Amino acid sequence: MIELENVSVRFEGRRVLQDLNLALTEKRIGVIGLNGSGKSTFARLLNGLQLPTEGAVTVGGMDTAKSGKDVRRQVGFVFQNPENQIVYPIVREDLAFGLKNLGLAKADIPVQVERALERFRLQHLIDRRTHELSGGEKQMIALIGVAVMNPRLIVMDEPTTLLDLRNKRRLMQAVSDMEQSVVMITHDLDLLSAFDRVLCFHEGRLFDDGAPEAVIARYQQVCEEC
Ligand SMILES: Nc1ncnc2c1ncn2[C@@H]1O[C@H](COP(=O)(O)OP(=O)(O)OP(=O)(O)O)[C@@H](O)[C@H]1O
Repeated sequence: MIELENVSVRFEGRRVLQDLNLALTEKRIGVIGLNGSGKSTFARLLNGLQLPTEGAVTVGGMDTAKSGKDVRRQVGFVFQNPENQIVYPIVREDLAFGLKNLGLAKADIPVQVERALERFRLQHLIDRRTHELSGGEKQMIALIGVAVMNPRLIVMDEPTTLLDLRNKRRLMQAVSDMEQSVVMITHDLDLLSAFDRVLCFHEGRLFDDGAPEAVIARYQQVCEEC
């Protein structure tokens, strides 16, 4: 479980998230809101990439401000830009990198890498050079690089922006098959219809919170009026 208690975040004195009190227990949580409303900042709070200026964020009982390293083992983060995440020149090396860091037995690593690619039906990319991949392929490899580490929660910051319809479907199928919990920020509202809960941010505040259909309908109505 993730808990936010009286959380605010300020950048250079400007408050970009304000008075958040939340307990997140659902397996599929969507996060929506206008540009600049605070979604990415909120997502970064969940694995300690961003620390609260006020209040506390706890993950499985661990305070992100005190146990950042342990929190990051439990909470994987898929960045909006895959270039921030892909480090190695060949796909199989890149996917193996995190597993080596986790201390997995050497013989198990190629098996886990192949299995992860198969789950997304992208086995054919295993020997490709990462810098030659298309934007969408990079986005998928960045996601698989996090999924292969098997964190308990995966936070995805707009994971479908570069994806064609086929990869979008693959990603959503993989998300729905995952045992892990997922928090997904997206402007692609259709993706969230089967989610358990949707949070909507507006100007740094939690503006709405509930079942996808209701939250998305209210968001669309507000957007039409503004
Ligand atoms: N490191 C930073 N330093 C200063 N201001 C920042 C920083 N990160 C974010 N902000 C500001 O905080 C506000 C919220 O940004 P955030 O990226 O969380 O919004 P968002 O809802 O994810 O937006 P988008 O949909 O455009 O990705 C914005 O006004 C942004 O300019």
